[in-house]
Amino acid sequence: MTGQDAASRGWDETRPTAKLLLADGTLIEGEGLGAEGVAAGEICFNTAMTGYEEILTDPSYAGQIITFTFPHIGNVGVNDDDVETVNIAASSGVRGAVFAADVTEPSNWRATRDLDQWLKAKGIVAITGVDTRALTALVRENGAQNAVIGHAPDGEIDEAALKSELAQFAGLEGQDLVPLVAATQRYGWDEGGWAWPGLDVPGAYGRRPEGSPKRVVAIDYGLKRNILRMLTEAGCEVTVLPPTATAEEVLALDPDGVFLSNGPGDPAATGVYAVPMIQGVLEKKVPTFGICLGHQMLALAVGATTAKMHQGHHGANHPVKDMITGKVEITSMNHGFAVDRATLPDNARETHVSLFDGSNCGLELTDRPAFSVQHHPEASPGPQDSHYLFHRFVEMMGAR
Ligand SMILES: NC(=O)CC[C@H](N)C(=O)O
Repeated sequence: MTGQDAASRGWDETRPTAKLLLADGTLIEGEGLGAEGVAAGEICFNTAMTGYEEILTDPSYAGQIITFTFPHIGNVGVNDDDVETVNIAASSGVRGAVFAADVTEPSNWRATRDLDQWLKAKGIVAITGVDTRALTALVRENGAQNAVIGHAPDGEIDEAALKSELAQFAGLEGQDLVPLVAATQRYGWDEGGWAWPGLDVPGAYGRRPEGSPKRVVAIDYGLKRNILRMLTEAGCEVTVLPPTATAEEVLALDPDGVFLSNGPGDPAATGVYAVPMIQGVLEKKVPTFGICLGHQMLALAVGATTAKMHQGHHGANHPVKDMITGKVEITSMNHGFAVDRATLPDNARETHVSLFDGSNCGLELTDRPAFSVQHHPEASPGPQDSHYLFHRFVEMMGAR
């Protein structure tokens, strides 16, 4: 193999250059990639066959180590266009990555860097040569657990250091990880690309909608870039506010609608400050749409609760049934917590259900113009079946 071949770099091929240690004591050896050092996080597996760059840059993954079940990761390199963090220079907070096959030299006209260099630059510690099928079966059977990866090119990996890093990692439950990845200042997204304060970020992805756009305030809990593109393409002019924005600050912008973004960590912890804002917005009957963490925030705001799932949903082929139309959509998923449907109040009706495990995937309020979904209609990566939800939001604002 080229690129990450140990011998070509003068390393001792007989020694593992990376180790993955799980909280249950499972120790897996492999070849190191990306950043050197030790990093702990909650381990999950993602079953998508494409879109590794979007996955690794999705801020909802902050605090996690991602096992890719698709064996060939890195073959098409990385580029600036497929980044999902809004600020392409920012970190998504992903702690580590686990791959099966060696990463080859990139072979794609869009590639500007190879995955190894990029992981190094992002500070993501990774391991290859892992039996990801066995690891996935373990996580699926025993549930999500904490893990740690150590990477040292000379093979000197101190297992005591791995254990101590693992012991210090608090896990995801009870953790508000939104401040790690969310915007700290208001910014606008429009035709020229980004108005990120103090940063000249290239890339004119946004397009100013034709006619008179709907004015949307998007609350950034760890917003994905493609959500902004989808809102804009559906006819919205988007202003992004930090996660701690109050209802007064949101309403002062007199928005046609409020969007609640995806994001990392335990929704209950973020709900502490997000819920009062959302309740203030709902009180004024401003149309509201939430995705993933935003769905969980809307549920919490109407009095429902969320719970940690066994191993979560992370992939690009999850069937979800729309309970209103009876249609099935194939969706992109990335969540480790779920809304407990038994706790939904009378004014919240369940609109979507996972056909993998029956968990709640959507709700709408019967007395307010508000709805949300657990899956990712913006995809990136994944199927586009659920794009209609962006248009539903625009229609809801139009009907106001
Ligand atoms: N993609 C997301 O918004 C994830 C939401 C939440 N952090 C969860 O794991 O359930």
